[in-house]
Amino acid sequence: MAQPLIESSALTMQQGGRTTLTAPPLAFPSGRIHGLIGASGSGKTTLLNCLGLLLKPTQGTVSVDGKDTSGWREARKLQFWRDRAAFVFQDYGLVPDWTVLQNVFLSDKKKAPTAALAEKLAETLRLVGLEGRQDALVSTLSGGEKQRVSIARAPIKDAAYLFADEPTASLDPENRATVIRLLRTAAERGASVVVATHDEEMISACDETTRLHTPPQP
Ligand SMILES: Nc1ncnc2c1ncn2[C@@H]1O[C@H](COP(=O)(O)OP(=O)(O)OP(=O)(O)O)[C@@H](O)[C@H]1O
Repeated sequence: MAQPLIESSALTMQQGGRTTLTAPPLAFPSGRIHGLIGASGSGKTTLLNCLGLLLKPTQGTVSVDGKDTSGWREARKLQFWRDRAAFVFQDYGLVPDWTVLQNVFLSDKKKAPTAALAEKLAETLRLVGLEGRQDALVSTLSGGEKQRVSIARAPIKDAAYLFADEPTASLDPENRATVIRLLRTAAERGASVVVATHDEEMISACDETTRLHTPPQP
């Protein structure tokens, strides 16, 4: 398969009778960390949602691997979310009454993972500093720990696209460095990594950045 690539034409989003996003044409190639920066309310999360096919822009198109996604039905998008994408979002997207392992493995099945996967899970939990916590319920974790569970999913899924919304917010310096390192590892594996962030350290770890500007309101 060709290298993962997301491209967007000039995008506009209208929500609640307001323009919530105007973005120039952009490309998010494999192997790069692309930062979306700008003031609060400038549309970073909205753009991330459009690129991850969670929101359909009012104007403009998003292409994945050279294919225009405008006409994709839910089943096709589900396939993209399941097979190609990983999301590290502020609300974590975790199942609170599943364990850490179930959330990372994305399964509540009692079936044990294969030996190779079990080894990868253990290594990933070690990388995110959650070794020994695999049986803890996610509802019992701190905000920063939940953040790290959500980021541990990306290498397990071997996601081609990683969308992260403020992945280093609410983390202490050590965990912030861990998360930045994990994002870099994902990019080095060939993923296209897109990060919405205000964090200076995260911004300086990006290969390129796009600054969004709050759309003028009528
Ligand atoms: N569903 C919605 N309906 C109406 N307005 C919305 C909706 N979602 C977001 N907005 C508005 O769109 C604008 C852009 O929001 P967005 O969350 O994308 O900004 P952001 O740059 O990520 O902000 P922050 O840095 O504070 O997270 C904001 O003014 C927000 O209030």
